[in-house]
Amino acid sequence: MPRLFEVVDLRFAYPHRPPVLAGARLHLDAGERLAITGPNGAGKSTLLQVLVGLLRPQEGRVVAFGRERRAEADFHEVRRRAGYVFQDPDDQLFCPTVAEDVAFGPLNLGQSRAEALATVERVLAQVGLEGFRDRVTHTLSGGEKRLVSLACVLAMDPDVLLLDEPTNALDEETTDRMVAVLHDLPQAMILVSHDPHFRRKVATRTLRLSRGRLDVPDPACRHAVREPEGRTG
Ligand SMILES: Nc1ncnc2c1ncn2[C@@H]1O[C@H](COP(=O)(O)OP(=O)(O)OP(=O)(O)O)[C@@H](O)[C@H]1O
Repeated sequence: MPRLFEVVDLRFAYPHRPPVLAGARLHLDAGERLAITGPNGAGKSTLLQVLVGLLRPQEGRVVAFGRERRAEADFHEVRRRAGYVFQDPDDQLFCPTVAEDVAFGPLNLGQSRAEALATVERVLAQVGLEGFRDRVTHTLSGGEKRLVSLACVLAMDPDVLLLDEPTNALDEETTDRMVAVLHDLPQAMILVSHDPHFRRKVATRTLRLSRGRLDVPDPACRHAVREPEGRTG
């Protein structure tokens, strides 16, 4: 199976700050839905931004779609093929109406207005928002905005989806809807999520980011190390 992403020994620190990533490794193969969990501030969003070249690591390698990516120009293709759904939909949606937001990417890729409108209808149906085309974006609920953000990214026909906390602040019903939508999508995904139920339902594999590294979480390990018996302190 083709490997979509592979990162090796990433080190990344914001200026004048201790490293956020320190030896992080991961890979993503076609058909996988990889969940990333980890404490607040561990660097999960930072990692996604490194994958698409919005941040450049100080050390390590980013290989995407079979090629090592270093320079800004290398990442243009990566950002076209890997659709990034931001943690906050208000960072993604900036047009007056849903149709304009969703059509923005396809029009930029050279689709005609008629083609872009057909894309809008197709992806809104994919996320279960038929009839939302002419809605005013800023009047949508938080859950609807999240689904429209996903539709904007799907409109670019990406090979991979990178989703930063896709169920954050969603109620149970909308979370279930998001789960169903993601399940039906053919794309491989990296999903940052704190929600264990969501991860169990959607992810094929989970890694935990902690102290700058990614490891397989093993809840059993938390109980594996015991104080020696009879220890007096
Ligand atoms: N632009 C920045 N400049 C300096 N420090 C930053 C910047 N962006 C993030 N950080 C810091 O880097 C660390 C990692 O942030 P990041 O947002 O990647 O974590 P996260 O795991 O996604 O957190 P959360 O689960 O809370 O969303 C945090 O300590 C954060 O304060």
